[in-house]
Amino acid sequence: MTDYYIPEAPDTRAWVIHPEIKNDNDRREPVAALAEAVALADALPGLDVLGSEIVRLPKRHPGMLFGTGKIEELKQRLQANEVELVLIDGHVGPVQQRNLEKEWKVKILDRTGLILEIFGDRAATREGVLQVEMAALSYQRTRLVRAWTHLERQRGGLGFVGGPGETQIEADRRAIDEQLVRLKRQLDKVVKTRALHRASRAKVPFPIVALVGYTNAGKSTLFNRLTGAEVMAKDMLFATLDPTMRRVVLPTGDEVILSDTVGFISDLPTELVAAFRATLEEVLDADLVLHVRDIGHAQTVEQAREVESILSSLGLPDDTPKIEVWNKIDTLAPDAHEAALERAARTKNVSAVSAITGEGMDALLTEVSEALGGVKHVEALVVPFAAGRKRAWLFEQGLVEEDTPTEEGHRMQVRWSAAQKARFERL
Ligand SMILES: Nc1nc2c(ncn2[C@@H]2O[C@H](COP(=O)(O)OP(=O)(O)OP(=O)(O)O)[C@@H](O)[C@H]2O)c(=O)[nH]1
Repeated sequence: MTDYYIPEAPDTRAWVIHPEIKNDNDRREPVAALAEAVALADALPGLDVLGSEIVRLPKRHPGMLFGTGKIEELKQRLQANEVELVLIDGHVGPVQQRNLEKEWKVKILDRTGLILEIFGDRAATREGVLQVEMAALSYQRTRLVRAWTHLERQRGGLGFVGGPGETQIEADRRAIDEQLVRLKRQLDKVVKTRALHRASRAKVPFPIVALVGYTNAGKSTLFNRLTGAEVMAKDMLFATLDPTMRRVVLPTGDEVILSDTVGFISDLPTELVAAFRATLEEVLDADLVLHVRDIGHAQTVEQAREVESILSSLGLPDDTPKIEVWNKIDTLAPDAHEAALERAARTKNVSAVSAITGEGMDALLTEVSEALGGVKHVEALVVPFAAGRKRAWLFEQGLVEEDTPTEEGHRMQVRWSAAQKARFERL
């Protein structure tokens, strides 16, 4: 009963439009925004993007978003290309959507609808799926409410109640509300179980390193290179909605858990913020955050700012150590490539790499080891009775969490940094 479009048959003929509206609050640079929208559409299975364009508008026209002349011009182009689906990279009101669909004889998907499709396609965990379903239903509900207003207006604005159309819409709304309550209940349960999982994971004896970054920055590619994972990154945005975790051994021999996360995107529609945040909760537990940047992207600075601001609004503790990973240095011109390497080498907590060629990986891993030097992790040991001095040292340092005498010695749980562990081993 979704009212947004789900591509079923492969190769739906699609067209992408980025409306650039004067004095609109969309602050995105139009050329980059269009490119991102096309990449998002390409990430959906079964869509064939035939063309894309920026359409400049002096203002939003209430009925059809675009003015009459533009509507006609676009209609010609869409028909000539036998377009079935038009993605409008911006907000399209429910009435505008209906009118445009009728006029152009196509399906319309706006930006929120598009991102919902992608979230839905990528959600892997139970929580992710529930969050996306809730966001989709809430989105659909506003469409119904406004569609109702629209019907009322069509009837002449007489405040006429009880028509058959209205009854249906009221019933749909009630069904959606009930479904939302059910989903919310399930979600609460999932979140509770997850909190338990997290508590038990706190005992995982390795520090957690989270990869974050703007969509398409190369997080999954880097994750795969670092973990040697078989699954190669798809050339897709949002390849990961839910964090994936894997163990990595650093050159120092220390082990960490590397966690991949969903890509960030600017101007996320408000309905989707909760779904997006749920997928990022893992980052808050991280011992170290790797901020992956596409350093060759024209908007790399703006993207980094966006990521930083989302991280702080999520409540990432200020003292969580962070490393900026300047990825895709292979895409830079030779001069810029050299300059990036040199600047990264001079700057603390910055690494320049290429996840594709593997350049800079060793330096990055060394940075990670150094950054984690001060981070504590939990470990279980058995200290033989004969090693009383070692046990005393652990107590002196205040590292002991549990100490149980057993037949083979003292079974101890300690929380320590890599440096403290190294000192212990030298005793
Ligand atoms: N040239 C070059 N391309 C890269 C590099 N790293 C990643 N890519 C490409 O960039 C695209 C996106 O990479 P992903 O690893 O899927 O990006 P991501 O950040 O995980 O993307 P989301 O899942 O959307 O957040 C893919 O086409 C990769 O092949 C790199 O170092 N150099």
